[in-house]
Amino acid sequence: MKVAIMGAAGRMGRVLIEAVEAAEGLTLGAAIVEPVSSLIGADAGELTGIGRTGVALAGSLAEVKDDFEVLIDFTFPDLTLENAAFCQANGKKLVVGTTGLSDAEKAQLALAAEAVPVVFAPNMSVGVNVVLNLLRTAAATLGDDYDVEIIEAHHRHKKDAPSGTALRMGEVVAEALGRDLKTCAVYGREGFTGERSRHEIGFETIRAGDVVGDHTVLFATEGERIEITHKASSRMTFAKGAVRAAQWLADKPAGLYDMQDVLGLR
Ligand SMILES: NC(=O)C1=CN([C@@H]2O[C@H](COP(=O)(O)OP(=O)(O)OC[C@H]3O[C@@H](n4cnc5c(N)ncnc54)[C@H](OP(=O)(O)O)[C@@H]3O)[C@@H](O)[C@H]2O)C=CC1
Ligand SMILES: O=C(O)C1=N[C@H](C(=O)O)C[C@H](O)C1
Repeated sequence: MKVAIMGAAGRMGRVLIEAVEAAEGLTLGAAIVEPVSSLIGADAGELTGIGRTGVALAGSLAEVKDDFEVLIDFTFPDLTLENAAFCQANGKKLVVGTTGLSDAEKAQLALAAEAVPVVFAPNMSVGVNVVLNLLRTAAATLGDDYDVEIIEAHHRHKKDAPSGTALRMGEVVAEALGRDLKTCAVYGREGFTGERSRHEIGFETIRAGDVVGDHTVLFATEGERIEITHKASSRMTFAKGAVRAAQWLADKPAGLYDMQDVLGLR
């Protein structure tokens, strides 16, 4: 299958090019950068330091329309939705790693997935997806007696907070406890907040340096604490997951899937 990488010059875009080039059954068909980028025309492989691929960086999806079957998009919400509409109109499969989408934006993506198969997940690493299952089990077993706090740390360039992964962890825990994250989430604390309520799920965000992505879910009660932590030390872990999702999509019908589907963890 021929793959296009959107946002090819980005932190994830560069690693995705490398991962696709190394993947079995996938070929890099196109790589797209900003329409105003001075990189347009340069070789995608040379951008990432893996040597020539023969794929020149393009300035739009329209100009590479016939060069790919699946698009991998790790960019930002507005652009991802534009690209989803393009995929819907042109019968292209889609892997979306972009985070920070509002509920309305997620609904728009789901609409595109009625026409083409889409994998959408805030974290494509195998490790985080295994952790989601551990969290489900932990929360269901520990129940309401344990306070839940979710702490995440990322690099200084990250634009959305809390991370998509932290929010997904919150949703999984809330669901296992029979709560609605929308009504029980508390984002950061400051001032005279009063005592913690039994039902809240707290989120703390750290942005610093070059942290690739750390997530900890803390379950605490009187007498003990459990911390379930995942630490990513290379973006290649996310890129490999995205490549696996693209391979998995090869024979899938239209629909909205996530990494739990791809990894058979559901
Ligand atoms: N699901 C997962 O496993 C993971 C998800 N992510 C998510 O992926 C997203 C991207 O992260 P990251 O790679 O760090 O971000 P970057 O900002 O490094 O990458 C985005 C890239 O898109 C480029 N871009 C902007 N406009 C266009 C356009 N019109 N056409 C093509 N490219 C364009 C940007 O260019 P410029 O810089 O010039 O604006 C930039 O190079 C985030 O939402 C992040 O949370 C990240 C890691 C893992
Ligand atoms: O922006 C990042 O870098 C990451 N974003 C994702 C998120 O928001 O959860 C996944 C990963 O932690 C890296």
